[in-house]
Amino acid sequence: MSNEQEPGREALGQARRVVVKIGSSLLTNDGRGLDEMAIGRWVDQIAALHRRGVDVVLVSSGAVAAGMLRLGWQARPSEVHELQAAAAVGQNGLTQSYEQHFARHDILTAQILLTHDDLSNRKRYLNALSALRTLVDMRVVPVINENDTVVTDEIRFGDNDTLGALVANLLEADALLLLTDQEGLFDADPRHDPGAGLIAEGRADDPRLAAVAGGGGALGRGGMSTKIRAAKLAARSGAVTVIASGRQPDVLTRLLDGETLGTLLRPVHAPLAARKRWLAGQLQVRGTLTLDAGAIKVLRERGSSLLAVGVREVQGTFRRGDMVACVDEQGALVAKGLINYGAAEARKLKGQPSHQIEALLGYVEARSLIHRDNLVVMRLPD
Ligand SMILES: Nc1ncnc2c1ncn2[C@@H]1O[C@H](COP(=O)(O)OP(=O)(O)O)[C@@H](O)[C@H]1O
Ligand SMILES: N[C@@H](CCC(=O)OP(=O)(O)O)C(=O)O
Repeated sequence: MSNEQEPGREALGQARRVVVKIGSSLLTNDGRGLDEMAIGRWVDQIAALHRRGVDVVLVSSGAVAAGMLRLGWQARPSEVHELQAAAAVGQNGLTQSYEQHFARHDILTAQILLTHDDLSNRKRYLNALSALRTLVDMRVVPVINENDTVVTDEIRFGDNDTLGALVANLLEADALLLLTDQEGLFDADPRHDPGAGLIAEGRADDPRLAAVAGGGGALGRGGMSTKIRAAKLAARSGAVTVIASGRQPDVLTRLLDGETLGTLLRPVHAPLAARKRWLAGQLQVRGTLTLDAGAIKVLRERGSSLLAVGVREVQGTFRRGDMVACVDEQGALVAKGLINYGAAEARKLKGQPSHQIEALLGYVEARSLIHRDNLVVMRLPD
């Protein structure tokens, strides 16, 4: 085993705050209930980091899988109400298990169940942030999962990789550690290709990674593709992401000692400001504006607000305050932002100068379609 330090790994050695995500594939020991021994080992490692002064926030899957076992179900249900029921039963077991294991180390845990809405509504997002910060400052280990019992398909994160990344953004964590049932990201899905090789390191935004990442197993949901997306999201607040095997002995403590394990995905750009990051993390886009070349240029080069005059097409059904995507004429994403007008108004305003707004609508909500504070412009590949 190599102790060689790779560029980017030193960030792990200096990490003061980390988000650890444990996937369903691991927690449930391939479907045979919660793997209590393994949970105990991860908790021991987290406790060791905690004693060193590292703040650890845990994002744990496993509610549905644990519930399935308790209810005697053999296969993951596909009906939403059954998934909700399984999650409700299983989450109890999960919480109980973490609480007992952390109690051996005199560490308190707090259960936090989040939904997509909690992080997309700015007020609830700020509430979640202050609650989490308070817990972390009190040296409690928050154990977070999606609130599966109240979500439906349209409003779910679905996989906890994304949730982990958004929590890393929220708390400005130094690292997101995604523990799974593989040694890391391979250049092909190792379930289907035994010759696949481990990728030790890469840039979080490298498009070649998404091309090799496949879907998940029978218990997990996201597979590697959501882990790559999570690394990109985490990079927005400057966090490094590691995808590593939760079955490697002492994986967490070894990673924070700088050991070369798993796949390290580095952020390559300076972190976005907190508000822009929140905007960039929004997953639900309600409409699309096609911009002309002039508008794209001022957005990219001057960070200007988006004026209606630069909009060619308006698609979708959205209301004032909703998130819309701005694309170029080829459909490539240029920016995302919160729009000041609903879809019907935006259609009337497209291509028109701002001084015409009153004549066209009878009122002026704002001079711009999207104010620059509510706009995040995508970075161009280097
Ligand atoms: N390129 C790849 N490298 C490694 N694993 C991959 C790759 N593509 C797909 N996978 C699959 O992703 C699975 C892990 O994702 P998932 O089942 O969602 O687990 P978790 O519950 O830990 O998130 C692995 O078991 C593996 O089969
Ligand atoms: N919230 C769900 C977890 C969703 C899920 O399976 O996520 P993942 O382990 O990231 O593939 C649960 O607790 O069962």
